[in-house]
Amino acid sequence: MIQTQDLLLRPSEELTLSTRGYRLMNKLGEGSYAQVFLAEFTIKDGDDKSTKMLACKVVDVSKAPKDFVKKFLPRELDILVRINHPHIIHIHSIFQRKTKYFIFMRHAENGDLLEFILKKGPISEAQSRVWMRQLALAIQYLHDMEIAHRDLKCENALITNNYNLKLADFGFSRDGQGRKLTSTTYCGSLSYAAPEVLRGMPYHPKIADIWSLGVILYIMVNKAMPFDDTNVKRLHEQQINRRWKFRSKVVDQLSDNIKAVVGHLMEPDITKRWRVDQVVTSDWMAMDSRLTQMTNAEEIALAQAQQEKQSYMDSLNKKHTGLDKKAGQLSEMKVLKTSAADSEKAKKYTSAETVVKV
Ligand SMILES: Nc1ncnc2c1ncn2[C@@H]1O[C@H](COP(=O)(O)OP(=O)(O)OP(=O)(O)O)[C@@H](O)[C@H]1O
Repeated sequence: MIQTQDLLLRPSEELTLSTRGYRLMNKLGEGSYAQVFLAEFTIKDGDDKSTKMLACKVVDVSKAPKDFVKKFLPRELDILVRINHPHIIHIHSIFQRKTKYFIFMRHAENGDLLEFILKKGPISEAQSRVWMRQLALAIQYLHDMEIAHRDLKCENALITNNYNLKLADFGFSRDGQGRKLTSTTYCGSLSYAAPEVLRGMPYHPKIADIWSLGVILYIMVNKAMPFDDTNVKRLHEQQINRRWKFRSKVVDQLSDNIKAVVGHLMEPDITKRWRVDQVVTSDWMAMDSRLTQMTNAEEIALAQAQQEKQSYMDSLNKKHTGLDKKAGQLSEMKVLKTSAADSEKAKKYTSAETVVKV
């Protein structure tokens, strides 16, 4: 029986994974209801054998609250099988065995952005621009697919061995079809939460994502949080009164353009807060001429977002027709089952192997 620190894998689970070529190794990190492990994937082709390293997020639903199991996990899996973008962590395959889900994905060798900043110090303006653009394009793609991330934070931005940033963790994401969400549905981190979210009023999740993007940019260049979040009321007051400033250590090294961008993103008035497209086309981005044009992969992904959104919405509409309210609650599980059972349809939405029950 493998004991990878906290995770106990039963021999049968180990065997099931190993027959498919996967082996879990040391722990890379953990979140609220999941542990993430380094994993080895071996492909055999006759006598040839090749191995590649992946990360595997293991979610044990027997240890998670009902809300998470019924609501957030199905949403995360549903979203994971639909997305495919150069700046979003690539999902390799997803397996479900009894109470455990194994989400195999690309391994980000340089860990998450928070770890990176804590280890290496504040990120230079030039590097922040590159990473902000990658993050903004990932969010633009999601928003175009009517998906709001809702938990944007440094821990969910992963850094690869080539120093590219990839967005991860769709545990709290949901479609943002103009639906308004109340504070009870907010589960992200306080420090990154927009003022309208803290107020507990209905809010637009896509616009709230942009605030979090501003907090991430602030943290990148300052290696500090913009606000003191020990008291929610005080935090909200600081946010709406724009009571934040760049650290004296970095303020003189930063351009006026980046300072303006942070201000436009951490804008308490949602009617004035920038939309994600404005970050991509900002004067700050244009300071690096390499960043003014989209790569082929970025353009293709964006074009696909619109197409995918349409076919996905059509398929959901079909599925939901005739369902009563009670059945509607179960439909989130059905989406998962459908994508596992109907691999043809699922393939349209994903580059991953999709959810396979083993
Ligand atoms: N692909 C990966 N490569 C390297 N490290 C990773 C990878 N995926 C996750 N991690 C590490 O594991 C941590 C937890 O992962 P993740 O955020 O997906 O878990 P979670 O339970 O969904 O977290 P949360 O409680 O924030 O929702 C990350 O912050 C990161 O440090």
